[in-house]
Amino acid sequence: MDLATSTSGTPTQLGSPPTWDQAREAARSAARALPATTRELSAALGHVLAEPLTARTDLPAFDTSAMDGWAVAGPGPWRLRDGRVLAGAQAEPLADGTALSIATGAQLPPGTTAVLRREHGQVDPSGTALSGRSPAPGRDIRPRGQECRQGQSLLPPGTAVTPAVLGLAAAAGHDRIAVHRRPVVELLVLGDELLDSGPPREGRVRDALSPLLEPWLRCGGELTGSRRIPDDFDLLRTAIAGSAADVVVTTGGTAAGPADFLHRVLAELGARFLVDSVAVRPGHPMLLAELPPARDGRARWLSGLPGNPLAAVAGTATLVQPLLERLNGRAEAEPRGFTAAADLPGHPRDTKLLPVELRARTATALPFGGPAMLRGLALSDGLAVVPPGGLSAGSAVEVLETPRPW
Ligand SMILES: Nc1nc2c(c(=O)[nH]1)N[C@H]1C(S)=C(S)[C@@H](COP(=O)(O)OP(=O)(O)OC[C@H]3O[C@@H](n4cnc5c(N)ncnc54)[C@H](O)[C@@H]3O)O[C@H]1N2
Ligand code: MOO
Repeated sequence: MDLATSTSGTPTQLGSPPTWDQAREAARSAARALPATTRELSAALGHVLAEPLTARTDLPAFDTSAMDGWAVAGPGPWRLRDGRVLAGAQAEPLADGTALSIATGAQLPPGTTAVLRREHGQVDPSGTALSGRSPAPGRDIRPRGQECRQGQSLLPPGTAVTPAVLGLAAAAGHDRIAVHRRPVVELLVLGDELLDSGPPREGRVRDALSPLLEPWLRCGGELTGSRRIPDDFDLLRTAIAGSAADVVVTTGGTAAGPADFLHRVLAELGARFLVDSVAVRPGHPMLLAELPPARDGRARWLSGLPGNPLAAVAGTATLVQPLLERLNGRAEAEPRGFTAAADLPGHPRDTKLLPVELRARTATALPFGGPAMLRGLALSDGLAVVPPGGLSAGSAVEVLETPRPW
């Protein structure tokens, strides 16, 4: 969907801006997944599967003891064979009426009918006979293929590679897995008024967005750079034109103030506006544009986030996150549904993104959720998507959970 106010050049404000849903959809459909590549498991965390994860083996790969005790063949009492079988070892077949000491995870000797747990058996003083209540056949055995069969698909493409996925891939016999290339992201923070340390002074404020957005962007891409750009048309144009990133994210400079150059720079570079202002509070000046391709032909995008900190977060959740998820090849997640614990205040015409606390599937608005504030966000579990007019207590509400690094 092209919500552009013009296909290139200076955007002209035509009619009302897109709704929040339209803007998110435009960001989702702006790109396709980046190409697949194979990576060592140790380098695959945070990527997304480009192919199904297929079992290279039955799991368990062999009949296994689920307990420490004895592998037994047939009903007891049993003749106790010398020795034992530990995890990682193999033993000779077990004759009917005999037992062999076995450890959890050890491969069962052929002929085993059940495992007798250590606490359920007694060895006679001679050490040659074992007694105890006969376990039902199959008891405390993890049979070969219980979890999966070789060749079976365990996870679909589009699955995010979490620590659990890495563990499963290793258990299923993989050394490398096929994942999508992650988008390269660069953050450009605009504003001559920003300080890098200490409290605000002399009309200047601390840069709150580099510390906030850098780790967030790292969750969705390879953040190669984060730079402060002075409020200067040429410097901004050079920084954007020269960026090798797939996605350039800027903060500040989206409005029409005396030092807000972003629209003019994008127009001059021949960018195509996909979204230019959204009917959402905070963050309505947020934008998404397709930049001219890189020298090697790669497509490139730029998302302009408003400078007010919560507005920048709203823009990240609305435009940047969906775009990065698409480039990463991630399957679209089901919306996270909650119930409003109390009334959630809305804007008369626009969607409102409201920091909320989540408890027992309910969402409660937090104070200090103004566009220039971060106090509510820092206490929150996510941003509630409140439609125009607000929601009354008990209504269903979608909540965007902000990503957390591992
Ligand atoms: N005449 C109008 N003025 C403004 C409008 C409007 O519609 N008409 N919209 C307002 C809204 S809403 C927003 S949001 C801001 C967007 O402004 P910009 O994206 O151009 O951002 P700046 O002007 O550069 O900064 C706004 C504000 O945020 C502070 N800021 C910027 N960067 C940071 C940072 N890294 N860390 C902390 N704070 C930051 C900056 O100091 C300003 O206070 O425009 C409104 N104006
Ligand atoms: O869109 Mo602005 O963030 O409300 O101040």
